[in-house]
This record gives sequence, structure tokens and C-alpha cells, in this order.
Amino acid sequence: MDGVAVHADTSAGTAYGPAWTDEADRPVLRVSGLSKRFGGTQALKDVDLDIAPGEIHALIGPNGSGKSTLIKILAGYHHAEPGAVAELDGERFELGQVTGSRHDRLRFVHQELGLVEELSATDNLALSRGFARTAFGNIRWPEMERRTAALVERFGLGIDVRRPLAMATPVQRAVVAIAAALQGWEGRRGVLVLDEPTAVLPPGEVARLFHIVREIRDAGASVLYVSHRMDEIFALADRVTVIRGGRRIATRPVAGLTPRALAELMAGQEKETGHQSQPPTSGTGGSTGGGTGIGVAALEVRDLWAGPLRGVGFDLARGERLGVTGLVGSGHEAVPYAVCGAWTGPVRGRVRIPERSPRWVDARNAAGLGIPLVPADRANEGVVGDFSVGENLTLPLLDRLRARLGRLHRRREDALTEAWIRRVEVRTAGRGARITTLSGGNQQKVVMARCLAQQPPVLVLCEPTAGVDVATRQQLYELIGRQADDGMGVIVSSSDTEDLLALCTRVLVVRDGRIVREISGRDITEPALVHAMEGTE
Ligand SMILES: Nc1ncnc2c1ncn2[C@@H]1O[C@H](COP(=O)(O)OP(=O)(O)OP(=O)(O)O)[C@@H](O)[C@H]1O
Repeated sequence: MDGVAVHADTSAGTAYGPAWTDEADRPVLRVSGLSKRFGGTQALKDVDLDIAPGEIHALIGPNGSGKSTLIKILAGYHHAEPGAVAELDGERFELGQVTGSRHDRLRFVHQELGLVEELSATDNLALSRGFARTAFGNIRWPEMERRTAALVERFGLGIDVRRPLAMATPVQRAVVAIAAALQGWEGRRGVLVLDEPTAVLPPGEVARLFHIVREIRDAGASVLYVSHRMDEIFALADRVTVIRGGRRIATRPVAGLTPRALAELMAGQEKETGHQSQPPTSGTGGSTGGGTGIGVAALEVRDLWAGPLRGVGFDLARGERLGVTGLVGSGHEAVPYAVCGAWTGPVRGRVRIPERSPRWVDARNAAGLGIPLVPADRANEGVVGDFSVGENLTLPLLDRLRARLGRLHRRREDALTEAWIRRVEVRTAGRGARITTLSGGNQQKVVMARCLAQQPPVLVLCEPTAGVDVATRQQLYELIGRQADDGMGVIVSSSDTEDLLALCTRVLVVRDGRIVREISGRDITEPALVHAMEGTE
């Protein structure tokens, strides 16, 4: 294997490799009869799964199908219902047990990565496996930094092990989470579980992560790779298990499958593979287009500087769906945050909503315009984990929901929440359920509903379909389209060309911090977007 050697604890000098030959066929991990109920929700029902040595085994299913629940049971976070059996290399182990041989052989990188972004890679690795100390109990920082560097350097991403992870790129953070999971990994048969590791990665970084995952597999480990993206399964996996509605539908070698067959297994019916992009029904693009209120600008942005952005300006018409895109690092990712006043670094420029006021607002005060943002990183920026579905939904509306004496008008709050849950079809046990009990796609719908419930003239979405399954993606597209038809100006910042093709009436392509190309209407095609992003027109 060149590049990444995935033994983790360099101080211990251990390594895992393709050690087995005679036990070649015995599954490394086998679970059977796995069921889990949360109140009225049957999250898993009698699920069986086996992972072969040295395979990348994908677990795929729509939002809410039970993937994370299965992973959390394996990780000991949830208990399974009685009757479940689990074996590692033929040896029974207790599900829910988080120490001993299970811990040595099953390692996890959860969707939320479990990192403290204010701390460095060194601190984060130490948090998961403890600090090296001198005989007097002092922490041996140089040794810890050396060890961490040795681990992460192998992934070749130039990670500075002393800098806070908040300053790292998404793929660097994912790699730190993987390195943390692999620390102290012994040379025995084991499974690295990756729960939707690409959900918050831009496409350019997805390819790097795939490379790393393959190297881990080539070093002899097995990988259980959770996803709901079919393209990832075909690019990466050896076998795939499909779950739907908490049941295992099938386990198949990927080599024998077509995208259509996999889509049918996932959907349970004849289904086209992937989303068919619809020509947008409204918004003609440019500052003069728009389904409603033609010619009226919903938002004007001038000379915006923030992070990599170097003087970006544009108009958004009412009813327009404006895409903003570019390669990783091009600067397009900064546009939504800067426009909404959510950029954390220095920013300058001017922004205004002309129908509210002719006065320009300094971009440093853009938050005062109250433009809602659907952020890219839902878990960290989108939801308040300790709050219920209802509280997350009505958070920005509290002023409107005040009754006399400043008390909250509970009945109005409940009615509003119920209406939005129905409208965006959130799958939840109820408005009082904690938001973290919802599947990722359903949490995204709550964030979207929260923004829409404010009835803003402008909505800004950043990577709106990250971590969202095909059916939910379609629902979100329709919802966004309907809002635009009603006159809302929508900015969609996305590195997923499928979003841009399906949603946008005009796309601004950013390179080196500047808008280099504007593509409108039927000229918005995959090749046109890719060429403009890469500068190969
Ligand atoms: N702690 C919990 N309490 C109550 N219900 C839960 C809890 N965790 C999950 N659920 C429910 O169990 C079902 C399966 O959820 P799970 O998160 O496992 O789905 P998923 O396949 O991982 O979805 P996604 O792709 O959207 O992340 C969903 O209906 C979810 O709302």
C-alpha cells in the first residue's frame, strides 16, 4: 500500500494488515435479529447484516430508514430489543458493551464527527484516547503532537496538528475524526464504520475521502459505509445492504447491480435513477426576471469582500432562483454567509432589500436585514440539539408568538408548528420530540420550515440537499420552487450540480473570489457549469 498506512498508535508500534488467509470467508462482523422501537416508531425490525473481511460494505436507505439507529446500536449508544445476536469474528459480544474486544475491533466515525472544533487535532485525538504524561503527571505535549502528526500526515492533507479544527477544511476534519477512530487499532480483524462521511463534504473532497477509505480497506480492514447516495455506492462499495422502513430489503454485490435495480430496491417500486431536472417554471434570471413582480429586485449586493471573496456584486429578482457555485476554495461558499451577515471574519460591501428600504446596509450589519440562512452544516449551525422539533421551528418567531404580558402564545405556537410539520412532511413522533431524534433529512426539513415560516422576501440556502435522500431532495426542490413562484427570491449556494440544474434559473460561477461567469435558463447544463468552475471554457 502506498501513502496511507492505517495503523494508528505509532507509539505502540501496532499495525493491522491482511493477516487472515484461512478464515477468509468468516464474517468479521455479523448481527442478526436486530430490532429497535422508539415509542410508536419501529426504527428497525429484525435486521441481519454481515461484513466480510477486507470489504467496503455500504448500508443504504432513504432518510429515516434506520441506518443511524443500526450504527448507534453497534456503537453501544442505543440498546437493541432482546433477541438480537452479534458476533465479531465468530465470537458473541454484547450489543451495548462499549469496552473490551468490541472496542478494539469496531471503530466509528459518526455523522457529527464528534470533534471539538475549538481544539486542535492533537487535543481531539487525546480526548478520545487520553493524554501521554510524564512520571510527574505533566502532559507530554511534544510527544502527543508527534504522534498526532504521524497519524494524520499519512493522509497527506497538510493538517496543522496545533491549529483549532475550526480553521481546517471539512475533509481535514473528517480525516482527524477517522484518525481518532483508528488510534490504538490492533492488528486484528475489525470494522471501521463511517456514517455518511461525505454529507458535509464538497465534491472535490469526496474523491479524496474515497481514496482514503480504499486505502483503509486495502490495508486489510473492513469498512461499513453508510450513505444514501447511489453514486457513492457504485464508486466505492463491494457489497451493499439496502434498508427501508427499518427492514433489510436486500444485500447484493455491487458488481451485479445496475443503478436502476438499486433505485428500485431503495424505493420499493419502479423508479428512475436520480432526480430528473425540471426546467424551472418561474424566474427568468437576471435582475429583471421573476415569476412575481417582474423587474423588482428582492436583494441587491455590491462589492462584497469576505474571506476569499473579492468584490462580488449581483441583483436577485423577486421569484428568481439564483445559484452560486464554484470549486472548493473558489469563494462561493462565503457568499451565503456574507449576504446574511453570518460570516465570522471581516467583511465589507453593501446590501439592501429595496422594497423595504432604499438605504444601503453595510455588509457588517447585514444580519439586521433578517435574511434567513439554511446553513451547510446542519448539526452544528442548523439545529439546537437540546430543543424539540417545535422549539427549533419557532425559535426566530418568538416575538410574533408573544401574547399579552410577554408570555408565549402556546396554542398559536403549536398550531404553527403542526402546520409546518404537515407542509414539509417532517417524519417525527410529534412536535415535542427532541430534534436529534429525527433522521438527518427530516432535520433539514425542519431547518427549511423554520426559515420559510418567517415569510422572508429572500431565502438563502447553502448545500440544501447535503445528507438528504432522493425522495426528500425532490420534495425540497418542489418546496423551494413553490416559494419562488410566490415571489420569494432564493439564493442556492451549492457545489452539487444536480441542485443547480434542478432549481436555478440563473447561476453565478465564482473563481478566485470573483464572479467569472453567469449562466442562465437553458444554458445551465452540467458541462457548462463544470467548464466555468474549472476555467476551461
Ligand atoms: N432517539 C430517538 N427517539 C425517537 N425516535 C428516533 C430516535 N432516533 C431515531 N428515531 C426515529 O427512528 C427512525 C429511523 O431514524 P434513523 O436516524 O436511524 O434514520 P436514517 O436512516 O439514519 O436517516 P437519515 O438518512 O435521514 O440520517 C426515524 O423515524 C427517526 O425519527
